[in-house]
Amino acid sequence: MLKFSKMHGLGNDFVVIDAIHQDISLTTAQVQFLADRHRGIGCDQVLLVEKSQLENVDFRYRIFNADGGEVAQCGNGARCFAQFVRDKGLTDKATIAVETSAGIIYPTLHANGNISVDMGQPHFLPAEVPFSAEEPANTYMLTVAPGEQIEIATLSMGNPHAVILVDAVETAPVDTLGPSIESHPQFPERVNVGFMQLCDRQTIKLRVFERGAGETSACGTGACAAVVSGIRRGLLARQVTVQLKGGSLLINWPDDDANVIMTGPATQVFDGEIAWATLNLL
Ligand SMILES: N[C@@H](CCC[C@H](N)C(=O)O)C(=O)O
Repeated sequence: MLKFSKMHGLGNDFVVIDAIHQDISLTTAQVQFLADRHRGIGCDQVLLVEKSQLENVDFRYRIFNADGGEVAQCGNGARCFAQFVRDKGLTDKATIAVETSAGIIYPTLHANGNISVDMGQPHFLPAEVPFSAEEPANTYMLTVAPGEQIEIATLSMGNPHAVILVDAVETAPVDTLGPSIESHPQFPERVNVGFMQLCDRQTIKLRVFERGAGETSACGTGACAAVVSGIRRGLLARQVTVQLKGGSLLINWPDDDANVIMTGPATQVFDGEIAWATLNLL
């Protein structure tokens, strides 16, 4: 049997697998099956916990979207990852060094149950996102239909994000604009699309249509990207509460050269087992 944990960060849910004590590598079809809410277990992302080969790094963290694609970064997943390795006795450290394909991140578990993650620095150059643009700018006009342009900010938090300002998240066109921007030809690796409503300088509301997963209850990197884009446009303070469908995250970006710190909860739902035979049929 393959053992897993079902976890979530503000309703952004994960199947987390210890790949240190279980010999596992997943095909695209196997990830899609695990993520399937009707035929499999159901989740937005599958997370693999591996050993890191790097010096002074505790673990390697691999992230797969529900569509089976491997990606480089996941904020809510990072908090769940940290909670998982502590709960399973894989470490007793409060601050853990975790290798991702976007660099090293540092989750810290606090006594009150919250977890802060040093998510590293945002990157703004179009090639770093990646986004196709003639020159770098704070915002870009993106053509989404003949004669229809939308103003976006775009940046990488280790994964690509586009952020759109809206008057009210409740009525934002997440279901229509989300998929069309996710696969817009100017984003060669596709993109996560955030719809941000400004409440005041310390508070925003946010909905995110995630690349490879659709709209989720919360997106940690999306929250970081929205706050960073708002600060760069002079609209937000350096510490902002982000209200998502599933709850709130606190995002800090102390100055332009600093790393972004995300703080929020991680919840264990249940442990389970699935027969290898089921996976091997795929
Ligand atoms: N839910 C995540 C982001 C997961 C990856 C993303 N969909 C991508 O394709 O980059 C988060 O909490 O950051």
